[in-house]
Amino acid sequence: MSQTQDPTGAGTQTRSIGVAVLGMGNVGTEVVRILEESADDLRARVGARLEVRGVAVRDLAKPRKIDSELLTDDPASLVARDDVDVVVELMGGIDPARSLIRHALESGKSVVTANKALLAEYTGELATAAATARADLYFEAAVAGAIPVIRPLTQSLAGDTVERVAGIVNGTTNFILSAMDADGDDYDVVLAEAGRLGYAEADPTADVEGYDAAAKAAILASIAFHTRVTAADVYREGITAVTSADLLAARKFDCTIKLLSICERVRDTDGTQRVSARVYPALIPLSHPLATVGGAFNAVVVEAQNAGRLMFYGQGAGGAPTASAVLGDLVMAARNKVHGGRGPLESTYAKLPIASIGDVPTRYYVSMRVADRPGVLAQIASEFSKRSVSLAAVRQEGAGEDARLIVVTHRAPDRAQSECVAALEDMDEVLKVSSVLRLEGTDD
Ligand SMILES: NC(=O)c1ccc[n+]([C@@H]2O[C@H](COP(=O)([O-])OP(=O)(O)OC[C@H]3O[C@@H](n4cnc5c(N)ncnc54)[C@H](O)[C@@H]3O)[C@@H](O)[C@H]2O)c1
Ligand SMILES: N[C@@H](CCO)C(=O)O
Ligand code: NA
Repeated sequence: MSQTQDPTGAGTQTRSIGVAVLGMGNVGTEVVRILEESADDLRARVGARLEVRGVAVRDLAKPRKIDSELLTDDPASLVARDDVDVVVELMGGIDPARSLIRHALESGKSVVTANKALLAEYTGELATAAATARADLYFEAAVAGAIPVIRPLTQSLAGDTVERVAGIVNGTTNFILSAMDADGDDYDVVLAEAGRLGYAEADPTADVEGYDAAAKAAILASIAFHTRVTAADVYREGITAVTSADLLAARKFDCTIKLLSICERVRDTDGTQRVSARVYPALIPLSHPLATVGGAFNAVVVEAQNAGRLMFYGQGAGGAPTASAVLGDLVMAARNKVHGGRGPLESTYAKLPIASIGDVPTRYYVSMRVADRPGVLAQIASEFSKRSVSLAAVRQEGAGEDARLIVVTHRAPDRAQSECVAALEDMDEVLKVSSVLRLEGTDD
């Protein structure tokens, strides 16, 4: 932070805030662009000029739209510079991002990051470093890209009691499922397109296997329920087993399939509260607001005791939208440096236990190939009733060799539902359980 004497005699004025950008990929490139293009507006909003002191990259030789003097392949030295006040971490991954952020915070520099994979493991460590050094740690871009969800949860809803945060928080998988649903597009082609458009992670396994959505669920659940929730606490299934046939079949039940991240305050009959955080592809009715969220768009629905239901919708991925959230945080961090004040601290006072997926009430959709003979339906139904799972709908399709049975259950503990599926898999009359998905967004 450089200061100058105010000519009015009012004392010293902060002239500039030094910014270090780590990583110049999809998001970093856009952050650097906006910093340059909007420099005057940002200065007016912050009360000091945001000056990029350096940008850490892996490949110095790669041509980039930036003064090459600013580039460095030594992020540690950049972070350690005395004239850096705020570090913007956009390289992703755990190491070296974790140690760079920690060092920055420990030396009193504020940090803005979009790194959900890191935060879902190490928010505790980083937030402690920030609190100790009275520095800020901001991460709006880490969940649902441009959409403000972290700030509403930490600040606007700080006086309410959140019951549920559920939504579509991975753009890549929503892009893939939407294309498969609308056009029956091939999975690999759509995934490659998501990468080209800057939505997919460097390793798209994080997207399609649900790790990215699970990291975001951990971050959302931690904030919503004032409890530290890490990625390991989140039950996770990805979309790799979902087929175009599943999407077609879902349509016959007036549903579509979305990868949902669900964070819920689960209340037991004795009043005990636990936190459930889970990610899986689920059928949702076409009439549900999340069913209309297409392409790489994200949406998050928050239910709070007094606010009621709130919905946040917009671009959850892509360089420019994500950079918008990064810049918002950067302005906050810089304003705090210039005018004093602090960003929100981590809040984990509630320390609620984590509910296991088996205890959470869910509904199932099970599609299976069956032997086409009398009594099979009754046998299948009895496996559900034995475990106190009641059936909401049963539909037979095809006949003879192609006979298929689709069963939709009412709500019951997930453990009972999955035990029913295991029992079906053991039945001679069930030739193959071809698809098992949960059903969300219904009251029963
Ligand atoms: N792309 C999105 O839509 C999006 C949205 C929200 C959050 N994020 C998060 O933002 C971060 C960046 O995402 P991205 O899409 O820009 O990724 P990216 O892979 O396009 O960019 C990361 C850049 O960092 C550089 N880098 C990695 N390690 C480095 C190191 N040690 N030193 C210097 N440079 C290094 C890489 O060379 C690459 O250019 C990730 O944490 C990601 O999860 C991305
Ligand atoms: N890969 C992520 C980027 C946004 O966090 C997605 O597809 O949503
Ligand atoms: Na966001």
